[in-house]
Amino acid sequence: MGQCYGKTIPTGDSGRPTTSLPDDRPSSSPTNNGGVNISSVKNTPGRSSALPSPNPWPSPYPHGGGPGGTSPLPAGVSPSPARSTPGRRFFKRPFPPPSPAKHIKASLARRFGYPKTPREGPIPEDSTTTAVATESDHHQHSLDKNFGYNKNFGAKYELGKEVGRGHFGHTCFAKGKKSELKDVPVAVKIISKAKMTTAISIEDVRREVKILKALSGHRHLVKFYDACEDANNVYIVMELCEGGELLDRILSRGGRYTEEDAKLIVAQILSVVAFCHLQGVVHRDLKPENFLFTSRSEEADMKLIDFGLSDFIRPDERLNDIVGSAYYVAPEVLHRSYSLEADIWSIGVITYILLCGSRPFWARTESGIFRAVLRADPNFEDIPWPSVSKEAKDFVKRLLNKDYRKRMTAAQALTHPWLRSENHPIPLDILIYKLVKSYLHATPFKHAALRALSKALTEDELVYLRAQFILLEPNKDGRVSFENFKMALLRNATDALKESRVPDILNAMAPLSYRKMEFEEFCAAAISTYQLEALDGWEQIASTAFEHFELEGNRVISVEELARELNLGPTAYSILKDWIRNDGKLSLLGYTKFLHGVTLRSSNTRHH
Ligand SMILES: Nc1ncnc2c1ncn2[C@@H]1O[C@H](COP(=O)(O)OP(=O)(O)OP(=O)(O)O)[C@@H](O)[C@H]1O
Ligand SMILES: [Ca+2]
Ligand SMILES: [Ca+2]
Repeated sequence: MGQCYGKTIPTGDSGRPTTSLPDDRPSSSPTNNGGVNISSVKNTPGRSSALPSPNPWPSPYPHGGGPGGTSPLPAGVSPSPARSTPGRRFFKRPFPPPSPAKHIKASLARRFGYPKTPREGPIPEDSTTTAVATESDHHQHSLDKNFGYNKNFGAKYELGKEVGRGHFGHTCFAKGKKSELKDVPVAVKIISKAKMTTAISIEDVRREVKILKALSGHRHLVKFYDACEDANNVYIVMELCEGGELLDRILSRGGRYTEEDAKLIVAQILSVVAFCHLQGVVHRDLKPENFLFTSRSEEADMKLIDFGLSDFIRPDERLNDIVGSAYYVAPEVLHRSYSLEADIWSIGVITYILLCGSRPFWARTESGIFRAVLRADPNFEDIPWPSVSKEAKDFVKRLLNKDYRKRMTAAQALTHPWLRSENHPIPLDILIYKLVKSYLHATPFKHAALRALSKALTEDELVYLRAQFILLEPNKDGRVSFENFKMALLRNATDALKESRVPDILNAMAPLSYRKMEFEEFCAAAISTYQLEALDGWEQIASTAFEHFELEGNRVISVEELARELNLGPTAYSILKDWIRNDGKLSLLGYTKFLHGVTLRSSNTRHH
């Protein structure tokens, strides 16, 4: 019953030919999906039952790729945004590329080889994949579709009308019949077991429920109530959000928010994403369709939903399966080596859209979008950017940095000057743990280099570090030890934390059991050189830091020793030679390179 979403948005006739927000719902999904669920594998039920909808543009494809339908999409590829957008689009032109989904598969395969991860396995969903479907039909009999959830859905809830639909399920209004939920209106996401044709797709549903359950409780995350199942479906019972999707609000405002209003939205997004990240959960599908308002009120809280593509991630782990939605996907996801920072990129895309009403990376085809994501710099020159504050622009640029190591984290972003005026709590940042951990294992020479750097920090960076230090609840002597790091993590812990093995990071911080850290040393320990390098003022910071380093830290060092410091072999000597001055000490260049750590070949940033 998604027709309530089929509102018509007037098409303004200004701006660039390219964009103006969302036109990207799959044809079968009237309420959903701003962007392609790239190869978001899993079962794709939403497609099968194409809902009739007032589609203003001719679709290159017949509606409905469901059983018996035809679809040009290769198996495993969800419907693409290009196909049509019922009612919702306000593009000036039709948007009918040839099966763009094929492009991703083909071009990705060409570049990186075919996906190896099972998550990208084929999804039997239409006639083009009959062979696969038949095969997996046999397979299905051996699949255990028992989730161990409550079997009494019918007795506990009274199902009402549909409120939304996506690729993987549809969501209905319902009412509790018993106990605490008696007469409470709830939302139920119904995922059909018939669409779970592989062990992987079953595991995906299991994980979605597990993650939602574990994270439930944050103010900006949809509250989980219950999971049920019967022979046909899995039912995820959750808090009902009656205010609609963020995407709808953006559209109803003509595609743009004032800076002040955008700040309120972005701060809520960052707050919940920082929380997920601290728990070791990467969402992987952040987009305006996956944020819902609790009520129609302008001031309503926003809630993150849809953990269908989310995963647990260990602190040093890199993921490689390509999932997400094309417009929001980070470059390193396309390169198949990514972590939490991919979510931050998506938030950058959302913020860009809020501030200007256009997508930062746009093309007619999916491969075009990916090319833009990988190579193009977003436009910050055209209207309305000249009238957007420089803080806002800086904010977006620091989320849309193509180098994930240079991006702000969610917690950092909340302390960025653009958002700082807002009165929101700053969450604990897992990045601090990672950085302090590597500091504890670094050499004395590296410590000296970082200490000098910490003395050159500007007030902007210190705001963040001070907030993080306070979250560690320093002892009366103003210092923190291992206990402080441990307790701060435990104060924030949910069940997800166990799964994501984030606490393992504490084991590596053992050296801190025997000593304490003052704020000054904490700053040196919790600096990311990469992030500082992304600042406009980096050169100034580096030269100030170098002055400090000259006074206390720089010393005569041989090429061999420097190579050892950086874990490099003799082949690096010729390069390192240039970092050392005539007096045998590091030059300014050498100092900044040493801080950066060497990535002579980028190979060590990627491991699968
Ligand atoms: N708690 C809720 N309250 C109200 N509506 C909801 C709720 N959860 C989901 N919906 C509606 O149902 C739609 C589909 O839900 P969801 O995004 O979880 O499904 P999906 O099949 O995983 O989607 P996608 O195709 O984006 O992967 C949402 O976009 C929203 O409109
Ligand atoms: Ca969704
Ligand atoms: Ca989903």
